[in-house]
Amino acid sequence: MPPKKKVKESIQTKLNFKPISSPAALFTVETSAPLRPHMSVLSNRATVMQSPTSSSSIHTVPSPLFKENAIPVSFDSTTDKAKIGGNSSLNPISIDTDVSMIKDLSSPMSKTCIESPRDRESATVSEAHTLNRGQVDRVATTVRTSEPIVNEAALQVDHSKKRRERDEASERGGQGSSFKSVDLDSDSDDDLLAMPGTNSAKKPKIQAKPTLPPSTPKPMSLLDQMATPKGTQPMPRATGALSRASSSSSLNGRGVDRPSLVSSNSVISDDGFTSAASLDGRMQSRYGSTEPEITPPFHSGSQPSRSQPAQPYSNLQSKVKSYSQKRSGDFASVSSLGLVPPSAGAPKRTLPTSISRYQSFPVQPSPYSRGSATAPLSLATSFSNGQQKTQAKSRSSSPTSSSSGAKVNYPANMTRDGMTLSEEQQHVLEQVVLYQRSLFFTGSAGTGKSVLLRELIVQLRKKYSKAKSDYWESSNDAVAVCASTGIAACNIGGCTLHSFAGVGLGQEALPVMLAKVRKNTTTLRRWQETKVLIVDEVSMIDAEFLDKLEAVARDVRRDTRPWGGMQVVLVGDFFQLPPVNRNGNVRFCFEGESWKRTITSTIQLRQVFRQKDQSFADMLNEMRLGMMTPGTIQRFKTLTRELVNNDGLRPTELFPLRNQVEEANNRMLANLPGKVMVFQARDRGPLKEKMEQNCLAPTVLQLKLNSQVMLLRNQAGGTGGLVNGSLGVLIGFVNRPADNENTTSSTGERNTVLNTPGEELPLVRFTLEDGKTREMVVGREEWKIELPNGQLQGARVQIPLSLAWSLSIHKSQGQTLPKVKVDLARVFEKGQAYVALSRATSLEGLQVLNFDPRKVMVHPKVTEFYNSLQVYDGVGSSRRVEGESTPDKSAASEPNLWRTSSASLSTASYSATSSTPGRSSAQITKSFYK
Ligand SMILES: Nc1ncnc2c1ncn2[C@@H]1O[C@H](COP(=O)(O)OP(=O)(O)OP(=O)(O)O)[C@@H](O)[C@H]1O
Repeated sequence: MPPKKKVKESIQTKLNFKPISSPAALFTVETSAPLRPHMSVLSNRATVMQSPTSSSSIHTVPSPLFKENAIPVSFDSTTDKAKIGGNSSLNPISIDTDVSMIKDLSSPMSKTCIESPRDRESATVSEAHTLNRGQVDRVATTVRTSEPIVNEAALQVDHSKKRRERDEASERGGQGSSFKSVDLDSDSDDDLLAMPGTNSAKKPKIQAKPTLPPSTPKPMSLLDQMATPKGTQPMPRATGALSRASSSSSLNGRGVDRPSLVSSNSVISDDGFTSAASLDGRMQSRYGSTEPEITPPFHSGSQPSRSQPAQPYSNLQSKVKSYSQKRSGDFASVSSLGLVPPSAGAPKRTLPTSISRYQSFPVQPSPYSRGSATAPLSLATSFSNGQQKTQAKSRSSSPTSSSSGAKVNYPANMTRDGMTLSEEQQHVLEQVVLYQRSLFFTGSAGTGKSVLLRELIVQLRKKYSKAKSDYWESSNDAVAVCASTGIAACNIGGCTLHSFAGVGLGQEALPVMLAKVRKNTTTLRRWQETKVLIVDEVSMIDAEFLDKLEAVARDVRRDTRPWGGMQVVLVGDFFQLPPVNRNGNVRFCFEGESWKRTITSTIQLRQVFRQKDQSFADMLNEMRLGMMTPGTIQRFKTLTRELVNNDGLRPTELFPLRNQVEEANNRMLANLPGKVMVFQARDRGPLKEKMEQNCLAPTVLQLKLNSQVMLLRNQAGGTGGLVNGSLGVLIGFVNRPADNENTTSSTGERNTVLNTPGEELPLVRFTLEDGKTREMVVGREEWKIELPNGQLQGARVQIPLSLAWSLSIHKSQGQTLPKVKVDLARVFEKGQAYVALSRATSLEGLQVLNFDPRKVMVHPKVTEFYNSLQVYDGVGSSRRVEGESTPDKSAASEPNLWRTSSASLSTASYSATSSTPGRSSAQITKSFYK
């Protein structure tokens, strides 16, 4: 900790907490220095972020992490006063410890420590830290209460006593000891609910799970990590017990104020995009699973000896020791912490009450680690100039022996698009497919959620399939692939969540909905046979609908477990587009009860693939969080210039409204000379009339020579770098036989029988990422919306091209575009500006008009939700960021941070790092493969 004196000098401010009588505003905070627009106040309990450029924009974000203690904070820039409190649901509380923080984000202050005297009336800046990564400098502050406001008896824990016991146990037994004697439930409560900044929080903790070695990475808040992607590192895989413990039901219902229920269903957005609810089964989810959870407390990650016998849990202590020894240098032994999933006969989806429960679990080999469960991935990985080179061994030809001697055929980590999944992507795959964990995986735009999801679908279908060869194309009763919207469902060949549920718009009361489901035997069977339910673009689903579906699941499956025992995998980014709601009262699905009961882990993908320029990725990250620095704002404002047109391609202009898109495209087409070729989509299925709304491919594709077009489908195997979003110019029409396989897909899977005999097909010269061009005859392909059993709802056969002069922002979600033009003056929705700008792959390919930070809107609830995710270290012990004077460099040098919320959401977040694939991969490798 820096000397106090120095700190005071650098801060030059003092925060005075004055208890006030009104229960609605518990404290006022006065600062001795005037608040300026760039000042930001963060706390793990209460977060206030004031937009750097808008003095009127004030966000009050009570953290759900400690809902019982959450202290909303708001600032009044006109009076330079901050008000703490305001949540009438909170009982009066007092502040007796810790800090507040304040920082001018525009100043280059790099590190400051704040420490507060334990004084109820005043808190003086004395200790805090600034995580100086990316371009965001912040000081974290904690306002702590002496009397936790707890609604549940389960939370009435004497934390200090437990900490004392734990510390004593630690001292007696050393690292990793006392696993048998520690009660995980209570301990996890303690760990996860411990007030940041309390004495114990500043000490190394002894965890119910493997104990943190002294050199354990310093945790930091999720918000910090999200805002500062540089330098963070992937961590060893270790969700397991602790995260599950944190998800304990005892953590539910902590007296959080909930907004009134709002039905957000049944809406079609302004651009005609079908919203989640408007889809008569139009909400679509991607995939889901049902099986009870079999969760290893940890997953191993390092390179183990293949001949090594299975590691019983009792060996954990030595593993922890080994881990701890290596921790300062590398993470070679992280994987050796091979805690193991419970056997199949273990209680399903129940929170372990004691760590000892796992002691007898046999070690299970991980198919994704290609080794024993105590082994990490056996990929031979090398790095050159920051680029990862992974030589995957042929899994099919040389199955690896597991530690138990069993032959394991490891599935390829190569996706059907020809990509190699990153470490964090593989981790999610493993958690879902192998350990059947119900989880939510998220990540900023371009972190590969869709790529991962597609692979998940393949692997889950393979797992539950009886005799299918093409697991992407095949359907599977056990795996329900759904999405919130038709267009998202169409992208993944699934159906809307509404369709899956068979509840129409889903606006009825639960009993009516239930009756509807029971009446239809097909629907009923679908509910009963689904093992995994996957829901893509979950950010667009509202809480009420998800809660009702969860209740339906329990009822029709006659199983009282969450979702009636189904495994549920939710995918999305809540910083992107929210549920469509006319009256503005959005209730995100993470606010619902079913979420809290179901989602035991949240994994945040952090490796950004779309943008290779780290500084651009950082700018977008700040934008995503609504915390842009003046430098970032200035940089965005400079992007008004016309893009360089050295390849004959204009940028794709993104509009919020559909009619703007049509108008722009038609105008450009009309300006071209020559004959128009018309390609009419061929639709079929009972919901074929919905395909227009739900399919990216246009109903009528009109093309002229020199039209600028965009490819709407990845080419199988990553053929020639042609992917969804590739831009090209139409250079001719070619007459090809209907059965020509070489039209679009290199595998010929989709296009062999789709082309009309004699039909002239467009010949397009695409510009690849490296600037080279590639010509291709683009044949028809098929998009389908179908139920898990393969029952077709709607299908469209069309040329996978669209005019690329303009695109709606809604339809652009999920796209990667090399050249983008956005006029922010037209943006109206939260997350819209971020979605639009994050389509671009580079700053060189991005033109932004009318950039205004006020258009970068982030819903405070979303910030609150993500802020609730807490750092979790790689060994399974959780430590708070707050209250610890984490040196800036520590996080960068400490890979492998796990985050979990200590609140009811019980989330664990996998933190990889950086947006540069090569760098991130290297860090991962250091951590896992040494
Ligand atoms: N493991 C990987 N290796 C290489 N490239 C990848 C990998 N995963 C994803 N990508 C690439 O990164 C880009 C973004 O991927 P993807 O669309 O899956 O991200 P996303 O998280 O779904 O983004 P969004 O939230 O914007 O929809 C794509 O061009 C994709 O091909």
